[in-house]
Amino acid sequence: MLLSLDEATVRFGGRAVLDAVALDVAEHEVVCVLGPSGSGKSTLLRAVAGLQPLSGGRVVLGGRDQAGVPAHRRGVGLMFQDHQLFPQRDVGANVAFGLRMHGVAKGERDAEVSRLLELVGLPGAARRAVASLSGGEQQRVALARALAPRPRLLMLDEPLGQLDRSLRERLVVELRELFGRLGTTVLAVTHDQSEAFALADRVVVMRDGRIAQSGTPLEVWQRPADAFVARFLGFENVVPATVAGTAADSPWGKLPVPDGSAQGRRSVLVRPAGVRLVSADQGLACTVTARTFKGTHVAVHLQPADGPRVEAACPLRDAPEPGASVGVEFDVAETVVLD
Ligand SMILES: Nc1ncnc2c1ncn2[C@@H]1O[C@H](COP(=O)(O)OP(=O)(O)OP(=O)(O)O)[C@@H](O)[C@H]1O
Repeated sequence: MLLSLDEATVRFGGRAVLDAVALDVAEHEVVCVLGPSGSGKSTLLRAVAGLQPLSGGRVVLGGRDQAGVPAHRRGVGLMFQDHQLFPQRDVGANVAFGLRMHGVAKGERDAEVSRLLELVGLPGAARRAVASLSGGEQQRVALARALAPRPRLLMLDEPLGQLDRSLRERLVVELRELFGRLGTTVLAVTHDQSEAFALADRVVVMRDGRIAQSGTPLEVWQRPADAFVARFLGFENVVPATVAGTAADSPWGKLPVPDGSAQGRRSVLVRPAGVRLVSADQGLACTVTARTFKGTHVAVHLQPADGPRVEAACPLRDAPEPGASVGVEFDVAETVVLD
């Protein structure tokens, strides 16, 4: 393991903001830590970087306990949300900053800066003023600067936070390619799920200073560990239910659940794609309360006579109008009993 956190704990005024966290990051792995505001993501990064002392536990980097090792000797690169470029220096001087700190000679530095700028898609930009760059370009310069000293671990804190959506979606694909090509080991934190899912080999979901779930994007998406993770991922259709065999008693009536599901009192998730609209005299009677256009489909919000709302994903052409009465059936293939 390149990085291991072992019972890593940070307390502020008695409150554990990082609560006995265990986390391993393998060489060349890209791990994204995801969680709501205040869940401890930045504190986790700061603890690994050596900017935040631990109240307990250990940070082990490359097999060595980092207790007492100052930030600048840990060999980690950090890139923060507000990318803090030096505004009075040009692009090249910004990228060269870490190299100068490491005493790299000028000729070698210039060559390295050119190579890095090429790598992040800004060839020949070394003499440009930082202020003349767009937000996305500044982000790339910040990335080049973080990569320059060749950190064994690159840590990103909301790396694309300030950028608009379409630029973020493009940059995230570029970053993933770049990290794959360079074999960079990355620990990133974000509160944006789509960013985490697009970037990561592994996603770690945090809640209140603890890890709620860790897995590949597919695993986490298909099997959220619990109702918190499911809701955090944006799934609305989560209800308490009592599971017996392959059926669950829920506020929406009897739901079919997969064979082998955990039994007893649980939370059940039905993905919107598994909510089928049928004629009003079949299934669970609902009224359409709203429709939201989602690009590839329409999210249809449904209110049963009794119980919480249901969200269905409908093809664009046959989404019913608000006010319509419909029946709802639940597809077992999109239903998950949460542990
Ligand atoms: N130096 C500090 N002193 C006291 N409390 C702190 C300190 N730093 C962080 N906290 C608290 O620790 C909790 C976790 O903060 P942290 O910044 O790690 O969360 P986060 O998940 O990164 O949140 P965000 O997504 O909003 O950046 C918060 O409740 C925060 O107020």
